[in-house]
Amino acid sequence: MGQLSTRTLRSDEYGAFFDVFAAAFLDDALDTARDAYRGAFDPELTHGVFDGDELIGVAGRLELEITVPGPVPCPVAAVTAVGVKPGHRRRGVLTALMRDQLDAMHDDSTPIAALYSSEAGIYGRFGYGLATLESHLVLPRGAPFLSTVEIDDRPVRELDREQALEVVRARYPAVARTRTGWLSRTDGSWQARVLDGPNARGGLGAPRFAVHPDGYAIYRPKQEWTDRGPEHQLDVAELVAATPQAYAALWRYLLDLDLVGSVRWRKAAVDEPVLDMLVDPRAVDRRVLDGLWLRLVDVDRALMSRRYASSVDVVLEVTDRFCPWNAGRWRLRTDGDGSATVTRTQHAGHLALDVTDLAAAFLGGSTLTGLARSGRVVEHEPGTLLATSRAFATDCAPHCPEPF
Ligand SMILES: CC(=O)SCCNC(=O)CCNC(=O)[C@H](O)C(C)(C)COP(=O)(O)OP(=O)(O)OC[C@H]1O[C@@H](n2cnc3c(N)ncnc32)[C@H](O)[C@@H]1OP(=O)(O)O
Repeated sequence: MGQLSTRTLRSDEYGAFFDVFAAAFLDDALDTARDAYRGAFDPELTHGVFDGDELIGVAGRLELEITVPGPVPCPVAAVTAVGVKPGHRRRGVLTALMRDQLDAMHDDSTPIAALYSSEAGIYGRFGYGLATLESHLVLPRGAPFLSTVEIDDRPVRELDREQALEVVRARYPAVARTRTGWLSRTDGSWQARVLDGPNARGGLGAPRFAVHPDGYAIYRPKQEWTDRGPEHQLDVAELVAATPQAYAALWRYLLDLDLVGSVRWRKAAVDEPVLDMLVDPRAVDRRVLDGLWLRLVDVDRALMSRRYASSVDVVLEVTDRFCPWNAGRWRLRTDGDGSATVTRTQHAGHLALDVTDLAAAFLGGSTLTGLARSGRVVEHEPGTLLATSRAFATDCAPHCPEPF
């Protein structure tokens, strides 16, 4: 084994980058997507670890924005394509990548980073906390709604890909602004949403676009002919609606399509409204899974980027093993309008917690009171736990509807 070194990649290293990525994920079929991903490759935002001259580990990131509690989205590094070649593992390659990546984010003042973890035990050691949950829903065809559910009866129409993309790209940002955990999208991320190669399909049909005047759904059908007749499955990629009535209309459209046996959505919110619309709540199969993992790169800038539900003046004593610039005592003061100031202080800590706990509570996914019950947050000053937990609370469960 040669000497390990880390640096950002050059544009002519896309081939080597892709080879590591495909080898790390044990995915031969990825090769058919080699060209499709080329546009998303930003060498300056991709770190690589070399063993001598050989590229053996990679970690990329996208510079996006994420909606956080409050009106202004926050810049986020969306970490992606992390992999180490089999045969080179467990000797610190990922650790070196995370080190350089987080140092780079700190240097360029990116307040938070986010990722989806292939295996859930990997990223806590690097300061990532579980910030959103998501549900995997399966609803049977025709599942009836309560009679009180209002359905916008303007028609849902299927548009072809080009017409639809124009409409959905215009609609998505306005709805995203009203949610927590939704990402801004680049041309590359829109293309990835509707990729249509054999690998992207994974046994499903091409993406279809059901468009309502106040929303849209992107879904893919999977053929299933049984002895009893057709039981096709619809796989929802996203369902975006500006009003509850349009949301209900889009769901009804999907649930009532002929030939369909069930409608599946793998990245729904845990408090997805359709769950409260059903006459029979047991009709839905639901699994709750980990969603987005968040890293507060700089605790002060991250905490000041969101709004808070109530006033609080608290000293947080933060541990952070991987990014020591965050460790220590921070005074968090929130104003009547929900904005916050966060400053270094010598005062005794009221609450002791790890940076992963702050990440878990940052979007309102976990509560600080809940984290205290599991022993992760410790209250030193009586009353501060409840007050701070309430300040972090949000009305809806945060949710990121897309993979990256
Ligand atoms: C955002 C994303 O892209 S997520 C995708 C991540 N990539 C993959 O899952 C592809 C397949 N796996 C891999 O490529 C590699 O195994 C990686 C990237 C997960 C780990 O790379 P390595 O170079 O082996 O990690 P490294 O040697 O730096 O290990 C650091 C620590 O993480 C731990 N670790 C590494 N992989 C895992 C894992 N899958 N689950 C739990 N712990 C892990 C190591 O044991 C080590 O622990 P320690 O600090 O207590 O000793």
